[in-house]
Amino acid sequence: MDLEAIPGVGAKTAERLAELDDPERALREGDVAAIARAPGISEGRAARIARGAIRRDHDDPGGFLGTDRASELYREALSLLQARTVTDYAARRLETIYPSATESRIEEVRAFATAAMDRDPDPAVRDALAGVEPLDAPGDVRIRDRCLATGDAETYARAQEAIPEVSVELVDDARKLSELARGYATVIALDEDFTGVEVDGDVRVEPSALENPAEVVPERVLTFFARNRDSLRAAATVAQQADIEVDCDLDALADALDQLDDDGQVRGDEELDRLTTAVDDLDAAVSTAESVANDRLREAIEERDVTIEGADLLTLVERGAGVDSLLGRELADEYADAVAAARDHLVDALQLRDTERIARQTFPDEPTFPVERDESVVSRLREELTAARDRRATRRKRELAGELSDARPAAEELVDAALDLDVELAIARFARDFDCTMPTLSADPGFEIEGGRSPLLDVPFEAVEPVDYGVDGVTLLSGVNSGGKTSTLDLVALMVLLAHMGLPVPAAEARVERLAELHYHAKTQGTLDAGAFESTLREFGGLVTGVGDEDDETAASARKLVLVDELESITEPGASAKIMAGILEALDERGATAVFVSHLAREIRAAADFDVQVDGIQAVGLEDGELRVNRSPVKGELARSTPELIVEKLAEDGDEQSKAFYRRLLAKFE
Ligand SMILES: Nc1ncnc2c1ncn2[C@@H]1O[C@H](COP(=O)(O)OP(=O)(O)OP(=O)(O)O)[C@@H](O)[C@H]1O
Repeated sequence: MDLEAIPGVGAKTAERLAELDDPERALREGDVAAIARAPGISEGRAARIARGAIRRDHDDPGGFLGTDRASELYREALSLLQARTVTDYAARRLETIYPSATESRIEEVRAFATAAMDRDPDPAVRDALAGVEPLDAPGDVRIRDRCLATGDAETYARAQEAIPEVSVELVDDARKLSELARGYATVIALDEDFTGVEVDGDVRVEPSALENPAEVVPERVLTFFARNRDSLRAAATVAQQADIEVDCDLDALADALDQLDDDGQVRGDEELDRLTTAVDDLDAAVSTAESVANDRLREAIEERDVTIEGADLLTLVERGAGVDSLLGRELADEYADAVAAARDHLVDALQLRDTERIARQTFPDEPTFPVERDESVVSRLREELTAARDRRATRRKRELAGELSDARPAAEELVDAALDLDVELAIARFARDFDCTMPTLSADPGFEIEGGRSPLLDVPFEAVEPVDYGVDGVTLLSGVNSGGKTSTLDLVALMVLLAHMGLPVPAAEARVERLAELHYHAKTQGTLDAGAFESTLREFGGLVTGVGDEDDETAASARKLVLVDELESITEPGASAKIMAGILEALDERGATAVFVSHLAREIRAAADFDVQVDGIQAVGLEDGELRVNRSPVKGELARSTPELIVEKLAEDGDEQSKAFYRRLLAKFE
């Protein structure tokens, strides 16, 4: 795969991505977490790269988000979804879902989201997901008791590549091989030529070793499973709870994981435990055995009256014999009993089997007092036990690694399935929390929303009133102060963004025109200075000339939705009404769909040379000094302003004289 072909990936980034284990997979699957593991690639950048790879696959020119406000709303929509994930992975993965103009991309996500909406966001699955993390392939395993040996430069390079955990040594003769055998517990010679070479030590000739790395370094697969044990167990629980189909024998996996401890050592093997404990407890057991013998002997001596003939005593003294000879002569049986007890203790305490014969030699047959261990026997015993322990550990490691290495792809799939489920469940929760439906995307111009409820409002979602609104063509949206004009634009933009992301929308029903770009201009804070005003006008100039190209071939790609909030605030009211009228005329000529929120609808309509559609968010009355508003814009109705409503209310109350005054005022509004 040519990484530089991905939009936004240059030579340097391509080099960094190439350092990943499997960059193609990560990019193909939009695995943002894996991409972010490349050196110097942040998560934000990884998400952009993943989106770039998707765009390339779908021939998507990008650029749907035409303005800052459009981008801001996209991020807000994404945050609503991300807040419903459990794993970081799923949150990052969601960032690969972006608004696109390309049908194949939208359809891809729609299919995924439609299936996701059928998922049951079960709290038990959610809890289990908390423990699932992407699998970590440990790259830091170093094995120092084994080495590979070859006389061939090419095999040397292949060996370094295939089994980086052990060192690879170049050897050209038996002498070199035997030197290696002195430094390493095991040497694996890779060349057939070494067959039959007589060398001391554990030297094996295994020309096919590179094809079976798990046999050379069972630690590789064991460390992988040990490090990822928690995540694998959690993923297995997710699969069971959510009843998802995985090609993995979950019971066998659980059994195998139970046999591993945190650092990849085999546990739960009785024989290995016995040998390990014997090595660890050897010194202590020998000391106790010594005490057993001495205590017995001391007791026996204390209890005995030793009678010795004077002549015998003389002979012994003349021969220079010590008290030991006396012991041998007088207390031979007691000594034998004491030593037998010590030997039994040692054998029993350490549960010795194969090494019992050696262990029994730890205490000498010749009587001495106090009884003392033979250090050279203890050392031999230690060596034998250590070697037996290591042999057992290696054998069990190989066996377990053999079982597990076949299970690795299934285990990886299991975790992937759990993590992907988290993405699906986030979409399912989003759809449930905000009463969503799948929108219709069509070539018909404009949009039509029924019962749309924005989750981005500053009121709890339950309190959001549903909005019906449809626009086809160029429209002015008027309305009372704080009636919900900006909120309506936000709602339309959100529907358009979610629909083009391939996701469900918070509405009872929605149809959206398939667009190439969304241009949403937020309200400007205050009048602009001359420079800023000029650049804003230029921006609109560029926008207007780029909309709805009449050329058939480019018409679809030029479809833009233009949403503008109170552009009048950029300059003085008279001028801005004229400017807005001009922009609307140009957009109308190009067959664009646009919604302009404005308090100057009347003035703009008067200045425009075509019949501008004006919709209104109406107040339905005043209640305790508060406006009651119909949040759904009424088509073709210029909304009455708040002052007009108040004057109207005053014109109906009070005495005749004041009523007459307010009626006069009211007439001015018509
Ligand atoms: N559909 C709705 N359901 C419930 N509350 C809403 C809805 N739409 C708007 N509101 C409430 O009305 C407030 C004002 O809305 P918004 O800012 O959109 O009005 P506006 O007409 O743009 O105001 P302005 O005249 O100041 O520009 C919102 O902050 C929100 O609390």
